[in-house]
Amino acid sequence: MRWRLELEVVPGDAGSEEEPGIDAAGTDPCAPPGAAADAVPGWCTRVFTAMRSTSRLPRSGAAVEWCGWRAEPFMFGAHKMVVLIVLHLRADDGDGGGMCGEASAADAADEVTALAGSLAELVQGAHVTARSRLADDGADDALATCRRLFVPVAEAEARVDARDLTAQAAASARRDPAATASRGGRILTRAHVRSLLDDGFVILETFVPPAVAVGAARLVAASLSADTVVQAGVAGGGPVARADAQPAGSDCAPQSEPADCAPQSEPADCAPQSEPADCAPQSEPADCAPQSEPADCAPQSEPADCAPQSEPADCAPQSEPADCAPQSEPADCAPAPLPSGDTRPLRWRWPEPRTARGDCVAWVDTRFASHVPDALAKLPALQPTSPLAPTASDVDGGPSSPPARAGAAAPAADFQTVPAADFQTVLARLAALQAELLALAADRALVGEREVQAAYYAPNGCGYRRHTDALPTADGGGAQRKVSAVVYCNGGWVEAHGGALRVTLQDHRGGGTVDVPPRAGRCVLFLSGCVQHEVRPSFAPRYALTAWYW
Ligand SMILES: O=C(O)CCC(=O)C(=O)O
Ligand SMILES: [Fe+2]
Repeated sequence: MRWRLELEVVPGDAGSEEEPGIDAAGTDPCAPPGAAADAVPGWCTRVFTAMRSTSRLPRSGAAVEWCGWRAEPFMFGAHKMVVLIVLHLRADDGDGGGMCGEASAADAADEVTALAGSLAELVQGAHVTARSRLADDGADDALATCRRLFVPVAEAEARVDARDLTAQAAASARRDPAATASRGGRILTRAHVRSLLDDGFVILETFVPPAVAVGAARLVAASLSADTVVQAGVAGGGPVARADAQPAGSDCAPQSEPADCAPQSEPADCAPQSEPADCAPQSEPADCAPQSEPADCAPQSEPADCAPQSEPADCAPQSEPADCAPQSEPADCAPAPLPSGDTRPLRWRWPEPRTARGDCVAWVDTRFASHVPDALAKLPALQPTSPLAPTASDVDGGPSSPPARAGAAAPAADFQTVPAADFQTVLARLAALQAELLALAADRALVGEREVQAAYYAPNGCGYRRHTDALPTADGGGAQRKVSAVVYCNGGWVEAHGGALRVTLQDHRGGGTVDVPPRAGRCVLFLSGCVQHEVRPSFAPRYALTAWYW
């Protein structure tokens, strides 16, 4: 039997003070160029490397797959790491199978925790934050596993028809003020539910009116700009003189489209890019999931489920066939790194190695986001008009906004108030969607948590490599993402802007891909553990609000 663990590891003195990844020139080879030293902490690599030299736990006998790790914000600009692990326990381990090996899984989890704790200088503390048994029968069929999060399709459809869904959704909405505030009526139809459960994903065409989505993006853009203003030392209420401020939004500023990031140079289906071997941080359990091959690439040998035997990088990208050769990402094919520090209203950050994803993100709801109400309250006082900000003419049908260019002069000091209402409407709809999903969920499969992130891609040809948002699981399993909902906030989007969400279809649908342009108001809803997706290189400012539910 297999158990999935998430182990949260907090840096010790040596981990936080000395950056092992930093060379004499002061650059961390794992960090984006110019990134603050703590953006992608070198100590994570050291900890992960040290831990993965243990492939079998001595007491429990469990074999350990070290799938990867991601950095998450911790405090004062520092990061903790979350290590993803799959434990293989013999079926007859522990309590005779009666408790599905719960006791031995707990023992093995303790052993893993102790292993992290033994790296005394680097690690201050570690604990397991999520533990779930991976379905034995669903090992090769992630969709079948994830589908069990919900009642069977026929029953789900019946619930959509019946007052049942409304009543249950209303009941859970009552416990969630954000959902109660949602306007715009029911979200999920029978057809939506069927396609979510049959295909793993569904497109909700008008999740919010396009003008609302664009309004939400204006607030996000303003936040990016405000971050810059605050960084420049002019935080505080009231209009802000911008004479000495950096160009608006420059931290995540649109950059010139580097020639080799032009759409033509991007091989259609060979997006995975080379990753320095020692920069193995993997943002998502995704990299551990079996992947169906991109259509244009010859089959690669992919370790099924990151088998422990795969060495050395467990889940490192496999070598590519010649005509799908990995490309090293051009140095300037990424937004400029964000400054570190805790003073920025929405705490934009660069969360991942630039080879995996090129967006700037900020938590905006629920987890990690207790600062958000305060940040939103500050924002109206910090609104420079910004080249990043979508304008009214971006709303559906309006002329498309040209991608911003490098070196575009910052607009003259000109502050305006961007109301938070549209942004709050999108959050409320995401809360209402959660209430409907809860009404369709199988017993105890969803615990009613969510987190919401704002993401911004500069118009520089960056995207997000193919991944899934979680490992497939069908049960409660702690704080693990189960359903993803991405709401796009980009008015006037045209094909030349790129930036489509490329969804890999399930095997029974042929395993091809579907490209979904990120048009304002559209939402893509999918099962986090089984739908592979990527963001194609984007050549216009691209905004989205993404909710994860579990
Ligand atoms: O923005 C998108 O289209 C998808 C983003 C995504 O895949 C993620 O944040 O995990
Ligand atoms: Fe994703």
